[in-house]
Amino acid sequence: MPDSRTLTDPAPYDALLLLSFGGPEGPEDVVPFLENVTRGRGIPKERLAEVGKHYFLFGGVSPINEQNRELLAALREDFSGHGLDLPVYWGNRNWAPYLVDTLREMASDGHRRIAVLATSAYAGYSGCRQYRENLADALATLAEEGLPELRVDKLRHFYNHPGFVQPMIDATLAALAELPTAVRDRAHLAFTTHSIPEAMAETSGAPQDPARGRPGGAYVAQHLDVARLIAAAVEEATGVADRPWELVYQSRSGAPHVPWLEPDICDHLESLHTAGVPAAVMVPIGFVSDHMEVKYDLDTEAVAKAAELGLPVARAATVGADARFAAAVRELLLERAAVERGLPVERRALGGLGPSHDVCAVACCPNPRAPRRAAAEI
Ligand SMILES: CC1=C(CCC(=O)O)c2cc3nc(cc4[nH]c(cc5[nH]c(cc1n2)c(C)c5CCC(=O)O)c(CCC(=O)O)c4C)C(CCC(=O)O)=C3C
Ligand SMILES: [Fe+2]
Repeated sequence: MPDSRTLTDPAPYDALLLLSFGGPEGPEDVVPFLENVTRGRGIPKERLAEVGKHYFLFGGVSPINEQNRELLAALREDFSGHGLDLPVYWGNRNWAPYLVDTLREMASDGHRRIAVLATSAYAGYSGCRQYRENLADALATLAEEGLPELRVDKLRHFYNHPGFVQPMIDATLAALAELPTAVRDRAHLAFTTHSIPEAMAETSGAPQDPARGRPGGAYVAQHLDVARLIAAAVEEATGVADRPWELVYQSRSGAPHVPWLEPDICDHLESLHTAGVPAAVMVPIGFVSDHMEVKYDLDTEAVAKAAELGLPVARAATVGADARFAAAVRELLLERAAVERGLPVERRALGGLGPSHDVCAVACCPNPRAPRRAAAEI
């Protein structure tokens, strides 16, 4: 069976769309950005004011857009270096360049069949269906404007792709090396991801996916699989056997009476300290780049908590624009192109859950509020 690393034909696709979250680029953008993010979501006003402060602390600029520009550049470099002549566009859910504007530009540039990479690695409403709802809305707008019809295919979740996992292994080892030698071998690994409502976690993934039937659904099962992979690779590289690790959460929002995934990273650091653990490495496996959730919630808040406790911590870098990740995106695109052409192809995935499905089912990662139209599903 051909390995997707050796493929070069992008047909039937004529373009790739990098689809991301977006973030403010100056103080005057912060409030309108937060309004875009939270429209119709019942986030308490106090939480919004609090999150606004995080952005103002950084001059009202989220690092996420610059990181996506770097990823775009890495993708273009990887594609041209591998003889793949395919234009790459970028559009966001919550800030300029807005998805609908990018799709309009793609349509007027003559593109009709578009592969989409969403910068969300795992299953779940926020990382999967919500992007497909945004795609459906944008396509409906273009149809109203009388533009030619586009077909969009979302590439499979990449959380267990070697090109995503390997850079995180290296980053974890690099972070461990930052800790004082006296405590390094006894440091715990704290894998972090975005907390989501428990109900959203339970229904994450496809109904036929065995991971969905587990406690916490596919969202938690997929993160645990990645955490296990990294912990095993770190054990092998450092020779430290059975180093403890935990999966913990960050960036909770929503009303306090609604249960979200726990424990929070700050509470976790406190428990580690109380239990006599001498150091920890925070590994943000839930995020693709060092955006605001990482810069504020980990590098500012959790680091301050650790300092208060006197607990040495280090934070592993996210994958960002790593060349191995750019190569993984190319592989995922060419793999899917082969599938669409009816060709057998190897689908690379590490860990125990196997490669994610290509096309989401109608019941995949349901909207917790009300069903809405979504693109790229059966
Ligand atoms: C699973 C997940 C990811 C990871 C996967 C992925 O990467 O996509 C993620 C990423 C991100 N979340 C981000 C920002 C925000 N998320 C919010 C709110 C929420 N996130 C949620 C989930 C997730 N979010 C949920 C369930 C909510 C509650 C409201 C709702 O149901 O939608 C809010 C509202 C205020 C607040 O309460 O925090 C903000 C400002 C940014 C941009 C950061 C920057 O600017 O650099 C990024 C990349
Ligand atoms: Fe979020």
